[in-house]
Amino acid sequence: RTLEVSGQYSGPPALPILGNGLWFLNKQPDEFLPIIQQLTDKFGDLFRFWQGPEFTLYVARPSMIETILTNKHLTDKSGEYGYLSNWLGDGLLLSKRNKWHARRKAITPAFHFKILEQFVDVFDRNATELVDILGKYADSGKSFDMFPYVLLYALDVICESAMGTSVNALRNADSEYVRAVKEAANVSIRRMFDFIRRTPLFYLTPSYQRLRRSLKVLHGYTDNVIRSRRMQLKNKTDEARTVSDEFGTKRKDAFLDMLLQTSINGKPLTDLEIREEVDTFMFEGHDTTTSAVVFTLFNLAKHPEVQQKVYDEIVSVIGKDLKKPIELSDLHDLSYLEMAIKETLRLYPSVPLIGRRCVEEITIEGKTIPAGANIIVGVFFMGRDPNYFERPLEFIPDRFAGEKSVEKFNPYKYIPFSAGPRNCIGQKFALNEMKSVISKLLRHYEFILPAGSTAEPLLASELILKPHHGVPLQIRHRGH
Ligand code: HEM
Repeated sequence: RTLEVSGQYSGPPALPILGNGLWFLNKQPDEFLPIIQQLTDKFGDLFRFWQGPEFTLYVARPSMIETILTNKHLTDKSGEYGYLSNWLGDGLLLSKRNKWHARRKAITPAFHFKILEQFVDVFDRNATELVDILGKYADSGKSFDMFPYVLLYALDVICESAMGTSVNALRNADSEYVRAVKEAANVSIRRMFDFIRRTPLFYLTPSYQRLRRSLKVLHGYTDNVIRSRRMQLKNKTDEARTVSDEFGTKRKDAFLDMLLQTSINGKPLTDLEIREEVDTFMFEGHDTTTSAVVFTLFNLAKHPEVQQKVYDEIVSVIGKDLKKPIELSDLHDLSYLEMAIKETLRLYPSVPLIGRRCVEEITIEGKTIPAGANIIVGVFFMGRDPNYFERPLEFIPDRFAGEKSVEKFNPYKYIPFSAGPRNCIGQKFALNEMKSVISKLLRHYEFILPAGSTAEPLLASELILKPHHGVPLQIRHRGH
């Protein structure tokens, strides 16, 4: 049936059995988007190709994407996501149909905006650490790559928010836990782009051994925190819930505490289910935010007039006292900064491609999508398409201003957080976190592109879009 309907789509010629799989053989992460760009130039915003025997549809047409992202037969993830399952199990990102639906419903209240308020202090405290650590670069004027520093900040934030514990990554970048997160993410994602590692031969490689060791550390850590918090919860006394424990617990309620009190059909979540969700937050919640923060700082450095406008807004909302902690209401008021972040996510969406698998044949706009087909949604390419955005390669935050915001005009052409029932559950959390850390950094430092480096960073697309060689920037103390 798949072969029968494949004729409805244009696409490159494919070899028997291998299909177009050779294109993706042992490719580097910076080669992937250019391949899709070439195919888009030739076949437009809808085409098919074969990854070995797997039929794959590429779609970057907003009207079709609306149907795809809202259709209940299309909530399953495509095969590539499976390489994360050793780590994330059936957590929200990977789980399927009824299991996903029940868990999403149960977990959604934990992301209510009222609850998110308690993380504002976590963002602010860790951003103060980051500012402190970067001080040496402002003193020396040397250019440096922002990415690894923001990554450690984001790890500290998500760890404290998800588990209520402090790994202190910014001060202890080489800790076992931090190394394990990086290793597990690296190996799992690299598998998607490597022919050998996609086969069971992977289990014979040193990469698998490294993944196993990392997962032992990560799962062990989460299991221990869950056990300890469950015990405290049993004791029920407030004191037991707030005192620092062996993991350096700082706050009353992390996502994990809420999960411990969550049930599905009257049954509390098991330790394994909680671990899967917490690990999913750890994975989804650090690289994504890091990339978005770093690309925003790059755009602000490249466009000093926009940076000045963002800075003026920050001063008018928070004032000039560098010690004043930021509050939730301040974050809401930083609307121009939010526009700059949203415009950055249009050009540099942290998740550049979204994958789905079709479980039952459906027809969209007269085209048949067969059961078993993989679908790739071209988030990155829609954001840069001149049919949808005027002067698409220019950084113009005002596109997102008020009533004429491009978001309102056709929401499905701008989907950095995906859309529909399986969109990003952490979107509000992430926006608040990004506004908090960027405003803190800008209160202290001016961001400058090193001389001669105005070009766009080389982009690497793994599951997450990243600058392949980092983003070198200079910072200067703001004179007060
Ligand atoms: C700039 C930051 C972020 C961006 C751009 C982003 C983007 C996305 C996108 C595009 C998806 C859909 C993926 C897919 O369908 O395959 C997603 C899902 C998800 N995100 Fe985020 N994300 C961000 C931050 C976060 C944070 C901070 C958290 C956790 C606190 C988080 C938790 C999740 C979860 C759990 C899912 C799976 C939801 C489900 O399938 O029900 N994300 N995110």
